[in-house]
Amino acid sequence: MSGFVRFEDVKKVYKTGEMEIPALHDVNFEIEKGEFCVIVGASGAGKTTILNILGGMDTLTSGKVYLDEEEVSAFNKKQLTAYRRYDVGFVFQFYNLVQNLTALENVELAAQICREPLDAAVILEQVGLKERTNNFPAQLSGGEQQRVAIARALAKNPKLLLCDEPTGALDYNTGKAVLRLLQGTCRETGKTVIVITHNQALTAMADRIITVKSGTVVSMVKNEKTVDISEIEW
Ligand SMILES: Nc1ncnc2c1ncn2[C@@H]1O[C@H](COP(=O)(O)OP(=O)(O)OP(=O)(O)O)[C@@H](O)[C@H]1O
Repeated sequence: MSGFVRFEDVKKVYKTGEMEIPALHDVNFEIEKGEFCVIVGASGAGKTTILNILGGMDTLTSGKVYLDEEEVSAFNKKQLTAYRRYDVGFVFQFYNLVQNLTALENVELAAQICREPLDAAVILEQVGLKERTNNFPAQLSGGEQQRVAIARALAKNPKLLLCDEPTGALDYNTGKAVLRLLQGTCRETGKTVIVITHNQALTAMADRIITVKSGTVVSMVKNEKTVDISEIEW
């Protein structure tokens, strides 16, 4: 396999005391550079575990994970810290903004710990928040806060954007607008974007659809006919 992102025979077992909880087994997939990929599956299927391993926030039990020809699964703690800091941008369901910093300061804060950050004000403008840069999170709607979180992730200029249920806390239309922004970012910047969701309808907008069930990948489809988010209803 030669994908930009690659999972090879990944297994993950959580151990709590005597208990062993199998979360992933025989997980194999690849994602090409610049693709908009949706990983879909029911609750408990293993989606977040995949994302946490790919994001360097969790380790695997066996198997191999690669990003851009580097074996992430072989990284030591120090390498994982650098990987999380420089290579991966994260967007979560609950935006996790610092409440006493403005939108601009939230983005600048992330940019400060990076090697080649993008300009925070420019990125905020690109996500449609030019007029709100000096507002605090509490003064912004949920959708606007998620845009700040996306800007914060993009300002790091990461190799990969990982989004875990990015619209989970948003209403229908605001959620669609955030997905449009993520898809547009992928198209315009060539950034590889991975979105995790339980919402099957979103697969229509993806270049690649990876379906997870009971801890393993049951299908991986390259979608040649992606649909614009405005045409998707659920
Ligand atoms: N830290 C942990 N310790 C023990 N078990 C865990 C841990 N994290 C996840 N699991 C278990 O691993 C399995 C997969 O969970 P995971 O969170 O990856 O699923 P998911 O598809 O993301 O579900 P959801 O959509 O509900 O978030 C589940 O059985 C879950 O209970």
